[in-house]
Amino acid sequence: MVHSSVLGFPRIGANREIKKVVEAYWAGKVSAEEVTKTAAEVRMSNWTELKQRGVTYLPVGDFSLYDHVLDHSAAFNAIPKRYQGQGLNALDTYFAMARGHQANGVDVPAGEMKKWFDSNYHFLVPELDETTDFKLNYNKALEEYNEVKALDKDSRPVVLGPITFLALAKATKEAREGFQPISLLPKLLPVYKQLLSELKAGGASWVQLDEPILVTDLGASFESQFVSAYQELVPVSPNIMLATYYGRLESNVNFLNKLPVAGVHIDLDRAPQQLDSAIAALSSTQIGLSLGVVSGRSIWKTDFQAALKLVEKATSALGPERVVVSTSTTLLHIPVTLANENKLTEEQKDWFSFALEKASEVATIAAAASGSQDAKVSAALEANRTSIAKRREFEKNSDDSIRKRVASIRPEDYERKNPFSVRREAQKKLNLPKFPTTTIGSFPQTKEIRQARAKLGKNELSEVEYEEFIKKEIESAVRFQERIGLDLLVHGEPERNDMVQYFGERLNGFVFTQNAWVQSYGSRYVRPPIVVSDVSRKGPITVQWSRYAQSLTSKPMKGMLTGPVTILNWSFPRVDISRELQAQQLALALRDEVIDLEAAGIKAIQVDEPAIREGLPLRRADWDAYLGWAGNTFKLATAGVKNETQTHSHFCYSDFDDIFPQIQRLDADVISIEASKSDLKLIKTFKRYGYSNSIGPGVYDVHSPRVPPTEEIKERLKAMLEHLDQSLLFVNPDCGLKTRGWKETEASLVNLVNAARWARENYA
Ligand code: MET
Ligand SMILES: [Zn+2]
Repeated sequence: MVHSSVLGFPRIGANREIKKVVEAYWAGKVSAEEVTKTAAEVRMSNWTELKQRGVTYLPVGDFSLYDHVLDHSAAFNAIPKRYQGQGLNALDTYFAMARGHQANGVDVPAGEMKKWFDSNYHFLVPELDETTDFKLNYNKALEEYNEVKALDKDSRPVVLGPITFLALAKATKEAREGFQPISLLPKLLPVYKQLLSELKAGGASWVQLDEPILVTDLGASFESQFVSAYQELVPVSPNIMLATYYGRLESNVNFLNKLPVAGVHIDLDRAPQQLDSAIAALSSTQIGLSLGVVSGRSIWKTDFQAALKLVEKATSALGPERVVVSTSTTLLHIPVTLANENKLTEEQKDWFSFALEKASEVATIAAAASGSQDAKVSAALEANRTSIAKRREFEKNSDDSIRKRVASIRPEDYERKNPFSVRREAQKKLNLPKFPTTTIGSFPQTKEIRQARAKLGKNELSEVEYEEFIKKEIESAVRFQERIGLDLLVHGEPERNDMVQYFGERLNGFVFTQNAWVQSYGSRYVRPPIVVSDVSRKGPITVQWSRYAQSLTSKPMKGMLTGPVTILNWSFPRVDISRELQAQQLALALRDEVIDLEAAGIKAIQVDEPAIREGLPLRRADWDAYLGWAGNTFKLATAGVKNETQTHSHFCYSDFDDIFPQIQRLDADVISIEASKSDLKLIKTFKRYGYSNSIGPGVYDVHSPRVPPTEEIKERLKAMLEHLDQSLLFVNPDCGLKTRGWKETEASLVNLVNAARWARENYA
């Protein structure tokens, strides 16, 4: 009998229950008990659904109110000192670590967030040093295991593995020079042992330890730690399923059989070819193999025949008892269910599978691989064959004019006509002062804005009325910026539901969902559009808003577009043609938009590419190919403008060490980057590489409602100016302000403008 499992499930609730209750708690509108109750309801409903669909091993312990890595830090008492002794209870300490806390005399910033592997999910980076006092504050895996017990006894607790946890951590500011988090492994293992033995005593027969670090180049450097850690854990633990996902194990597969674990999970969606090496590595052992044949990263229906081929290969080599059919990764990255979609056509719906549908897929594939004669199973196989055939037919459609345009891109289309030194002179026309202040594009997406959009959707507001409303918003954003004295203005993006969705909706080739939300970080969810066919522009996308905004002011207005790589990475791409080709199609559409903006009198145009870095392949060997096409598409989108048009780009991360030459190659006139939470290593990197274009390192964090005092911003500017050429520095926040309220936005930007004024006086 081949069993089935799901490695993890979306924790947001089918109707975004968690977002609603958590945000209400932050606003002081509901109690902590209410949060706990809703969370338990969401979990129970997920488990019930998974069980009904026939999944053998239900995941438990993977739920989170904000982020599972943060849960881990909190449970293991890896709580940085700044959050301790502040008089906050456990839940508020947890949220303070997540998003900062500024009330009743307490003022602590949030921890640093990073993108989780190559996804758009953000985790909170654990902060550790020699004084970290690991202990088990609570055992979430056990609590959830007990919670589901009445419904199901085979649930499989999910726990982030010790090596990945330490590999993702960073040293605190107080840590000794050269401190490596992995050095804490001996101190951490006893706590893992306690956690695992409690699970065992509680009756769990399996536990899933997630070690995705094994699919990265870093994984190999931890071989000895893996071996010693797992040798210590196994004797006290339930059977361990060591889960690797998001990519290829490569040579790491060779030490898996030295780990006395009971099972290993591999991702066969991203790396189907690794099945052979995994079978070879495990065949002489008793270790079981879990096959990630149902993608946890894409929303396309699984081709059962292709999946069954892989499963059968494994069952004939290892025997069915040692094989589990599973999702390739946790299902965190895809929406909860297709059942909530009423606007997709029947044809479209038939192409997709979301989390619950993927759960049915693993159960069906496992049943088919077990030789089930159940009529339901054969019907599901037959239906899948028909769906896949129909989709293959649809995929044959292509738009020849777009394909031809891509094929005829010339090398010179990627380059500006003159180097930055020449362009910079031409751009003096913008009349920006020294240390120009600007923002990254969006202003608060208020309740009024969201309501107006909802009304437009329900036809309670006409197109004309909505347009008037947006114009008023733009006007007040412009007046606000003039009033507080910003230099390079933005229109504020009130018309955008989302920086990717808005563009997708105005391009051919995408389809949209109504409720297909995916967690990006904490209570922020996104609804990625889906690329289904060739992409082209329907007509101008942003021109009318930028033109209107510019008409209101004599200060320069910055046009605002989302870049090709970001649109692609934050959508669900097609899997039948390359991502490169999809990005090229997007780039050509954006190139036309950039040129139209310029023609409409917009003198600065920002093309945001926050997703370039997270799209980096997990293996360095794949980087050049990716960075090559990704960089080219940005250049293709922006290089068509005149010297006097200032191009900007924006990246909300600070980790440029490895990709610097590629960022330089983009040749944007100005880049703005996230910098407020990283140390000055970032700025030094720019100096070391001799970055010569303008740069705006973010001076404050936008993920937290905290208002940065002017002094703090001045200190940052001072530190930056020790390393950067004065004439190149722009002053801006880390990222857009759409998730913030107006109150803190105004207070923060006033401080930012004051700090820039101070710099002008002091660095004359
Ligand atoms: C995630 S990057 C966001 C850039 C966008 N222009 C904004 O300000 O919202
Ligand atoms: Zn950003």
